Amino acid sequence: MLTVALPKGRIAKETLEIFETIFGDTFKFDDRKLILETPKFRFLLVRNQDVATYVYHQAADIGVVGLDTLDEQGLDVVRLLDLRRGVCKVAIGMRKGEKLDLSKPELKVATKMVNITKRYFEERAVSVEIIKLYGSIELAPLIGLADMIVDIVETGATMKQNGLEVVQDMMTSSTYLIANKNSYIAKKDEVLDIYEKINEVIKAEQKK
Ligand SMILES: Nc1ncnc2c1ncn2[C@@H]1O[C@H](COP(=O)(O)OP(=O)(O)OP(=O)(O)O)[C@@H](O)[C@H]1O
Ligand SMILES: O=P(O)(O)OC[C@H]1O[C@H](OP(=O)(O)OP(=O)(O)O)[C@H](O)[C@@H]1O
Repeated sequence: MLTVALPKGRIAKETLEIFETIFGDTFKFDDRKLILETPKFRFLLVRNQDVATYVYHQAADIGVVGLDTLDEQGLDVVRLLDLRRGVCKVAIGMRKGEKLDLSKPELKVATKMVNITKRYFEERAVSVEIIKLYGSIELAPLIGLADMIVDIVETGATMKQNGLEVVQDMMTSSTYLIANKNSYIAKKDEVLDIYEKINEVIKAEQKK
């Protein structure tokens, strides 16, 4: 039996669809329930930022989470497979028409991804003030809370509708299957079995 941590929302939905394709069964959480028990798997529904924590502490053997969140958290888990879903960019956004000028002093950056942002600017020897937000990041430059944001961009619609535009891409992210290091050894057959089955689904999709 493998315990699988899934983040509430789009990634859980897409991952359960993969399991349905593999096993020809229905995998659905009841209403407000956070655990889904099946003969082979126990699925846990957790917050996006908590997936790697569950896996790192072996409360879950495997999990599914965005590369952006993994990089942000830096927890020591095994990155098994790129599921080629949830493809998006982490990018710097500013108000339309504004230019990114890293020589400006005291730049303020609003973001959920404090560590990725800190690393990015440190590597460029630019000192910035990072303002941690938990959502609606695009609002920050509009009301003068920050000069720019670091956030996820997929279609660009959220930035556009809020009068922002991407001035710099920072990284590409997609959804990853991850595993706990001990589980990867102790439950190797089970972990590799599901890895291979998921990989088959992904490879078949790529061929289409
Ligand atoms: N617009 C998007 N397109 C594609 N992938 C996205 C998009 N937004 C987020 N993602 C991916 O899905 C993951 C989860 O995003 P989501 O917005 O559900 O989480 P969150 O805001 O961190 O979670 P919570 O709502 O629990 O705080 C992100 O880390 C990213 O990898
Ligand atoms: O480029 P786009 O296609 O517009 O996608 C980008 C938006 O998607 C994500 O938000 P999400 O919909 O997950 O909402 P939340 O993070 O604010 O909950 C992200 O935080 C951006 O706001």
